[in-house]
Amino acid sequence: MSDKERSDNERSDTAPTEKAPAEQAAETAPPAGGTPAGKAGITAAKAALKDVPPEPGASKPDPILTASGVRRAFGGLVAVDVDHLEVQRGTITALIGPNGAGKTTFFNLLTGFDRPSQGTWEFDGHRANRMRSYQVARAGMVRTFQLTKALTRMSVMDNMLIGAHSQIGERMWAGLFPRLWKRQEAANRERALSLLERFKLIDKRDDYAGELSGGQRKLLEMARALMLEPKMIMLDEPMAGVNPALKQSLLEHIKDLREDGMTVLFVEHDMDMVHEIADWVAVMAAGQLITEGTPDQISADQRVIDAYLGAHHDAAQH
Ligand SMILES: Nc1ncnc2c1ncn2[C@@H]1O[C@H](COP(=O)(O)OP(=O)(O)OP(=O)(O)O)[C@@H](O)[C@H]1O
Repeated sequence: MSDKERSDNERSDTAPTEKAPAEQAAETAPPAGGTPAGKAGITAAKAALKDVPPEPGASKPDPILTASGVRRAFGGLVAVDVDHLEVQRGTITALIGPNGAGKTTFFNLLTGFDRPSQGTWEFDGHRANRMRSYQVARAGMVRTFQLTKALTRMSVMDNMLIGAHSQIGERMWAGLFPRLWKRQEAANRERALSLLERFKLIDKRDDYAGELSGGQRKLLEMARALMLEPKMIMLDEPMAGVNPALKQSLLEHIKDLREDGMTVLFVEHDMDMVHEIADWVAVMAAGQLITEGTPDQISADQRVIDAYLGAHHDAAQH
């Protein structure tokens, strides 16, 4: 293992407690997102956002996610206070903002890993703000997690299979319907193999996940999330700890998700990456959504520059 890989490996174990949100996933069919697959995906995404004004809370023609009045306070600190946000179906949307802006807390709320002080949101036509994390995943909104220590001690393949399992009731189902269960397991295994192939991790399937480099871990995190066949995938800092050589490959994988008809929402500090892949950018500062727009509109927005400067953040240079 190279020094670079070793240092990459040392990064990712500080993740929030992993509770692999899950649902049973068996089919290998592409995800249902309602958007055209192939190159048409990017064209459709750009066209859908063409007339959307660069203002916070702007309406979108076909939002897959709509959140309203979402607030989360920790004691006296209001970490999230988002009036309105719509995420357009089939797009890659970046959520940016200086450190402590509330991005991760907002992700945790939307995906049922934290409870809001108030607020409602709908995902793909379903009221989701009262759902638990596994129900959110089952509805099709899945987030990636950094690999925890426990998962690094499991093989790459086992990580994938865990990604497909329901958090509740799986023992009961296995006992009641053993044949059905076996068929499900075989389908999960097949799907896992095809995803590992796609993410170029197939040769690593029997290795411990902890032996992967930082970039390979990111690929595994993404592949695991895809076991659930999401309509929307949420990526928290997908480029953190990834060496430059793997960055490009990760970017291509994320673009492929859109081409497959999925919606992508990702938190990222790397503005070059945001420029390269995002169709739309939502900006948070001090818990609030301060503006939205295309990457070009956002880079030129004085509110964004002020927010980063106010937080003494070097991203203002981009
Ligand atoms: N469990 C918690 N208890 C108390 N305060 C919290 C908790 N989680 C987050 N916070 C606070 O809420 C605010 C928003 O944090 P959050 O991690 O969501 O920001 P962020 O935009 O994701 O930041 P970063 O880019 O640094 O990851 C911060 O002030 C943070 O200290």
